Amino acid sequence: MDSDNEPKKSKSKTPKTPKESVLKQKSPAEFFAENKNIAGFDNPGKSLYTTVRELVENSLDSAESISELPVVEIIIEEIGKNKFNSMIGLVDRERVDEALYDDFETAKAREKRLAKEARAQELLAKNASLGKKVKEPAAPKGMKGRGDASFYRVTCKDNGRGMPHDDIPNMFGRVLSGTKYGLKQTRGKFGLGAKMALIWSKMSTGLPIEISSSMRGQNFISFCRLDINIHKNIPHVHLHEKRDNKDRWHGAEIHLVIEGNWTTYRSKILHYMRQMAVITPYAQFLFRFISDVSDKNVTIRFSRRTDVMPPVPVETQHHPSSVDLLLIKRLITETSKQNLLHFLQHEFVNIGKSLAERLIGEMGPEFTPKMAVKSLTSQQIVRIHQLFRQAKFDDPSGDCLSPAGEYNLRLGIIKELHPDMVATYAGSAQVFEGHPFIVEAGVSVGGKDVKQGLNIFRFANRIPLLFEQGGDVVTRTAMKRISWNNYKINQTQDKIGVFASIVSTKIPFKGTGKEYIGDDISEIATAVKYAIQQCCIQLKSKIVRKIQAREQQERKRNLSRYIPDATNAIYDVLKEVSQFHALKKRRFEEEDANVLQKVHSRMITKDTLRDMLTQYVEKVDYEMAMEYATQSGVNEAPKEAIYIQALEAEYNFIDFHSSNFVFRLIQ
Ligand SMILES: Nc1ncnc2c1ncn2[C@@H]1O[C@H](COP(=O)(O)OP(=O)(O)OP(=O)(O)O)[C@@H](O)[C@H]1O
Repeated sequence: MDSDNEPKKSKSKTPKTPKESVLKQKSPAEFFAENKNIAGFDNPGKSLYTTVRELVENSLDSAESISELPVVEIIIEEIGKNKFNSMIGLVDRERVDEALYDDFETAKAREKRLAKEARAQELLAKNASLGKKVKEPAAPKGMKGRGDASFYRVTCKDNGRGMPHDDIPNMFGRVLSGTKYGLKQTRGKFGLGAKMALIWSKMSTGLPIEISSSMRGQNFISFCRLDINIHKNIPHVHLHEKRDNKDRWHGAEIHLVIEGNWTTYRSKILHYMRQMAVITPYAQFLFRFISDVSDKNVTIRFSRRTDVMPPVPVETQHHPSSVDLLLIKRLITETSKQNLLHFLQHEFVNIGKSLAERLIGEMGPEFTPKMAVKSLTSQQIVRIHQLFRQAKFDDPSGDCLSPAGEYNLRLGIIKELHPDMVATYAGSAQVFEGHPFIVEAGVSVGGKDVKQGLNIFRFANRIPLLFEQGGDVVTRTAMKRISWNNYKINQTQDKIGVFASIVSTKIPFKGTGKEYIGDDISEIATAVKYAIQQCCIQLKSKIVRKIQAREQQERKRNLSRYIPDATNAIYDVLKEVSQFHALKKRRFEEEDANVLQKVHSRMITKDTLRDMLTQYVEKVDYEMAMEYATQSGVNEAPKEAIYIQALEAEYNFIDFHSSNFVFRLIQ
């Protein structure tokens, strides 16, 4: 019998008693603590950089929100291990069991390493004496143990709005809480940055954050020392009190101590500050790095170059084409409007009364303008959503946005790069997924500390973007989609600065780290390309004029170069012929005879000839230049934009743009 046909005995054992469920929950704070790289806290060095930028950006948002010209002071103080240990009350201990440590070296290994280093030094000295370029040898591996962390106290002080006393613990101790969630152009958005700095401080040093803050007209300063309960995502307040505010100071001052790495991120932090100064020339920044080793110290003051601040961005409503079902439901819950007509009219942009009525008519018979908006069923909300996706709406205007302005962008570029020439362009508002955005661009050629080739500077909502350059829409556009040759710019030889600043109510950053804007949104990619091209067109005409002026000079130089040889040759011939004439070997008539006579009697010499030729070259050159000028209509030097510094701040203005100038009309 085929055993396969035999019914098999079940091998399964009696089912186990159900295990305890493996389902777990995580708080947002726990999630971000475990995945801190997505918020820009990849390693100690990057964490120091991100902490600085989160604090600086909060300070700028805060000052600008009350139209105060920002004054921001940022101090990074290096704390040695001993000092750090004493701060946390830890007694320094001598090593006893040396072999236990990561950086332990046996005597033999040490001998080998020293010999290798000596050989490297010798080679270095030899190369230096031969005038060869010498590269510093890499720091010996394994000398710095993993545990040799560096600690820094970071302080950021501003003259901004400050914070309401009772809100401070949540603002700094609850992940995903903030005041910038509305539809508005701000640097901050996620309600995460300051909390990430605190989480990092908790993870690396265990020390709390300290916040002092006061709002305008407040007679007290709120002081709060807190850390965060990561498991529960709630602030853990150590001290929260009101202190005297004798000087009526307003603003915020934040202190925290974190692990970092100044050596590896020094240049990134300084670049960030420099670029922030470019895009925010109306702010004053003081940056200091303080260390026990005094020659490591850095103090840089980026002074204010203009008193004119871009207008404060305005909070706006959602565009109907940009909302999803959840958002419509939330707007219905939060609205103060009673009926559907008013809801549509007031909670969205670009829906006027008559369009709202037409939309309601189109929704179907069960919808009426007067129906209570809060009574809408889930299906009815889906219907509204469907119609929003299909109907045609005007694009949102860019009035709620606050671009840096050509004036500021240009000022910043000139101040920081000192280029030979620069062109700027401000595009008009455009739209992606219902969000308005504006692209401004600048292209410069030449300048100080600018390397050959493309130097790209990216800004999003007036934040400099320094990382992930490769995937960014601006980099890719500048490298791949602009034919620099067409504009007489040499992509590899010239020192080209490309600046692009994008502002929007929603910047489509890739990830929460605000590092770069992807290349996949065609509306943004097209606008970036157009803005850069517009700058290139302006530059091209300047470059062409420069080339023509140079060619003209060269032509003159070339002609002048032949004058001595031509003089010699002509004079030799004349002299020879004048001999014939004198000896009457050959007869010459009138004018010719006259000249030959003068050559013979030395009234015409080599010098006379040279002077006359020189005069002639000058004359021809002048005539050719005149002819060129009349043909091309250029009878003066190339025009340069002139910006006149405003004397007073805080007024309204309108900019008139033309390809040759920006004219600011102040009311
Ligand atoms: N220097 C400051 N002055 C005034 N308010 C501040 C300051 N720093 C932080 N805040 C307040 O704390 C809130 C939380 O800041 P946090 O940096 O965590 O998030 P965010 O700036 O809103 O968004 P993002 O995570 O995108 O930076 C801010 O929304 C702001 O209201």
